[in-house]
Amino acid sequence: MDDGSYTDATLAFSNWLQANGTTVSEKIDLVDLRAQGAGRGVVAKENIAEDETLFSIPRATILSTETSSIPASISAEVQDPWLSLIVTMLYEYQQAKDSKWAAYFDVLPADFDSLMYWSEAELKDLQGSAVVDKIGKAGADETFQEQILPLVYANVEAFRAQSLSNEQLLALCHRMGSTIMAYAFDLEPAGGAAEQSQEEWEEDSEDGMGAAVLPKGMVPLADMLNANADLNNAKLFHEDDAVVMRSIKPIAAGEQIYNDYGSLPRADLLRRYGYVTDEYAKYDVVELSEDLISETAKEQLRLSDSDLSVRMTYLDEQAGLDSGYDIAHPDGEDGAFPEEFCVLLNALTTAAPEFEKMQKKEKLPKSDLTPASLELLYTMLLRRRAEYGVNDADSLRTQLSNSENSRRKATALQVVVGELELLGKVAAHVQEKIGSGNKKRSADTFEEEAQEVAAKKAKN
Ligand SMILES: C[S@@+](CC[C@H](N)C(=O)[O-])C[C@H]1O[C@@H](n2cnc3c(N)ncnc32)[C@H](O)[C@@H]1O
Repeated sequence: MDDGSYTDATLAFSNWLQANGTTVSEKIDLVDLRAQGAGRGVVAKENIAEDETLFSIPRATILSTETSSIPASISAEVQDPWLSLIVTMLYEYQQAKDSKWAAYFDVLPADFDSLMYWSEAELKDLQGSAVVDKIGKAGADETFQEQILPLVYANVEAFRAQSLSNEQLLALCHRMGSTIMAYAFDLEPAGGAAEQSQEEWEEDSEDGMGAAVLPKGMVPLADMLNANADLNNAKLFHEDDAVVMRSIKPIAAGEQIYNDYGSLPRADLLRRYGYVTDEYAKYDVVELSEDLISETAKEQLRLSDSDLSVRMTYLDEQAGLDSGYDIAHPDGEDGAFPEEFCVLLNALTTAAPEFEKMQKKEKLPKSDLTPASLELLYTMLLRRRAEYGVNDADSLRTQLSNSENSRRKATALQVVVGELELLGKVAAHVQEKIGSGNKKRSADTFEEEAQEVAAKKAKN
């Protein structure tokens, strides 16, 4: 969009907010931050004290299934809060200038860098990261085809969709879904808790699996705040008639006003919001899948299929197994390894007679990792490292400094380098716990040994 129309759209949106009962502090401004790669954002024009109201938006101005003019006979067909908002937005968007929210749609994005929009070739730059399997495009396509498109076709006039092809409709569903993923809020009911829930921003993948029960809404202006994990200085509060954005610390003139997207690893930031920043590096994780855990345990501990299955089933019954476990920064708040993962490792490495005793008493091992579990874990880390391919973090870091990289390539490299650095750090942490003088390793460094594992895997 050229600068003129971008500024016109911002101005029209600000006028629209005012015409629709929004009060905005004189101390803030909606500005163009495209030069910083951050779209629009809100900045302080003057010093702001803690707990000042930055703006207040009447509930009627929020775009939701409840406030929309979508016929109740249509919206009643969709129960899921996520899909319900997609259908509602589709309806309002199709009303074009006749929609109450037309000026709002003009400042919402039409293009996205979130992973749903990446090509297969672009996704290759994320090789190894578990995020690639979490995009959920096929699931979203199926949900849209099965639940939204038939509803639109059955009400084609109401949706003003006579001239839209199947493909165009599907693309619009994705566009609305991706907008919700990066912009929507969970709406607390009037008369409910005064404060926003912990997870204010949309949580789930586009297929709506596991969607929260609270209705979702698009909150104009509140969603123009960018996010920063370290510099978060504002928060949305849900009051009876309005939602109110307040400062949560003093903000100096010229500073950007930031919301918070929660403790998201950069891979998830990229998946849902289409950008990454270093402040979120501390939340990076590397996932070890249940398959990798089972395969490694089977080989290293020489467990038969049935031995492994007995142990995994027992663990699942006693504690519940996850499809994968996130390894985090060792110096982070919760340490590197989730407790239930440590229990799983210890259960896998317990000698058979003791395991049987444990089963009889319906007990689980403690979570302090035993020497055998640490060795098993180290092998898992090597294999996990091998899944990222042969590039080491240093060579990827060099690629990262190439100014010719597209924005998507640069963000993918940041994610992968972050995960590789984390793996190296965790491997060193495990090696330190194992101590020197133990098992002789086949290579001097974790990286070299992982390259051997990768080469062996490529051969087989
Ligand atoms: C809720 S919107 C914020 C408003 C957005 N900048 C706009 O112009 O519409 C979320 C989107 O803003 C962008 N964003 C948020 N925080 C950012 C940041 N710290 N740096 C760069 N882009 C950011 C991302 O594109 C994200 O998907």
